[in-house]
Parts: sequence; C-alpha cells; structure tokens
Amino acid sequence: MPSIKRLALIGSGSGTTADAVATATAIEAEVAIIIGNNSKSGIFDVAARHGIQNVHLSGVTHPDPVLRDSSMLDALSEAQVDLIVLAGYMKKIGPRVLRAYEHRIVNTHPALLPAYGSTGMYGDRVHEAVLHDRAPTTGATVHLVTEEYDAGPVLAQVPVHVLASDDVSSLRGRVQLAEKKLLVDWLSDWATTGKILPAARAPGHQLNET
Ligand SMILES: Nc1nc2c(c(=O)[nH]1)N[C@@H](CN(C=O)c1ccc(C(=O)N[C@@H](CCC(=O)O)C(=O)O)cc1)CN2
Ligand SMILES: NCC(=O)N[C@@H]1O[C@H](COP(=O)([O-])[O-])[C@@H](O)[C@H]1O
Repeated sequence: MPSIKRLALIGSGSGTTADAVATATAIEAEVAIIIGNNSKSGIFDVAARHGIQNVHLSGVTHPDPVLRDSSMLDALSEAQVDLIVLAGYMKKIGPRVLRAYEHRIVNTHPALLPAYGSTGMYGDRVHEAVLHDRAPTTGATVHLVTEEYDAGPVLAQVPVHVLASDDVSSLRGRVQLAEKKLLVDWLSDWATTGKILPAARAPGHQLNET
C-alpha cells in the first residue's frame, strides 16, 4: 500500500491559497509542514486551524541566506516532504532546496506566464499591470519552480477575461478564485498519479514520478 504523499506549503501573505489546499478533500495528500517568512502571515493561522507543524523562516530569523536555505531544507527533509507548493511566497527559493527538490517544487502565479511574470511581478502589481495594459485576458498559472522567478515549465493554466468594469480588487477576486481551483485540481491529479507533466507536452514526457 503506497504511503500518502506529503506536501509542504510555503507562503508570505494572507494565506487563502494555502487554506484552499489544506481544506481540499479532493487532494489525497497531507500537508506535512507550513513554512512562512512573515510572522503575521495568514498561513500560520491555516497551520493553527489544521494542526499542521509550521516554521517561521525569514531574513530576521535567519539573516544569512545560506543558513536560511539550509534551514528550510532541514525542515522539509525532517517533514519527509514529497512536493513543495509555493502559495503566495514572495522570496526566492535558494539553491540547496532547489537542488534537493528538483522537479518537485510548484508555484502558482496570478497571470498567464510568461506574461506578467519575473522580478517585481507579484500580488496586486500583477493585476495593476494587466489593467494598465488593457489586456483582454489574464489568468493563473501553475509552474515548476526553477532558479529564476516564474521561468519554470508551465504545468497548468486557466484564462480569466478582463472586464471593462474591473479594478484591481475585482480582477484579483476572479483570478484568485480561478487560481485556487486550478491549483487544487492539479494537486488532486498529482496526488493520484504522481506525475508532473509540462502542459505543452504529450503524455510519456513527464519530468519524474514520485
Ligand atoms: N527560485 C524561485 N523562487 C521563487 C519563485 C521561482 O519561480 N523561483 N517564484 C516566486 C513566486 N513569485 C511569482 O509567482 C514571485 C514572488 C516574488 C517576486 C519578487 O519580485 N519579489 C521581490 C520581493 C518582494 C517582497 O519582499 O515582498 C524581490 O525578490 O525583489 C517575484 C515573483 C517565489 N519564489
Ligand atoms: N508572484 C507570486 C504571487 O503574486 N503570488 C500570488 O500571491 C497571492 C497570495 O495570496 P494568499 O496569500 O491569499 O494565498 C496569490 O494570488 C498568488 O498567486
């Protein structure tokens, strides 16, 4: 009988994405650890509500980025994590964690990458840029995490039409609703199949099986 897969959720903000994953009964995996870099982040409320072990790792708790990276790796290894999910995490994942979890870190981004991605493109800044450009469509992306922000292979995307009446708040609301469904559906498939398959490639080209 295969053991149940173990997830890590890493975030910085209000934690609604982490809450969607932690409460999703469709995902046959357990959240083994929650890591946050902001002690006031809602992700720690998610941990408390669900009784999930959690670690605060930041530039304050660990000023040395090398130690921060290795401390994150230690926490993930100890929790015997199979897949890392970045759920609104605003800092770069370091080389040690990237190497140890190659092809096993996914991120959810509130736009249709490669559009509106990379350094400086996070949170409401993404929606502001979409509205500034009068883009007719935006959306959400689940992608593999690599060294550079938002540069990894796309695993899943969902489009969201931009309405003439949209402001940042209304657009954020619709994008985040679609984003949570996209992530939960993708995690539900992964928990069942163990496959991590780039969106644009035929079956049989999966990057790995866990
Ligand atoms: N090695 C990687 N780490 C992270 C990735 C990644 O693809 N590779 N994705 C991000 C998540 N993200 C977009 O989805 C993202 C988050 C933050 C930024 C950014 O510009 N951050 C600022 C700092 C913001 C702050 O301190 O609040 C910066 O680095 O200057 C871009 C993209 C998570 N980690
Ligand atoms: N580039 C990264 C980025 O912008 N991430 C975005 O931050 C929000 C976090 O919300 P939450 O804290 O309520 O889950 C989410 O919309 C996520 O896509």
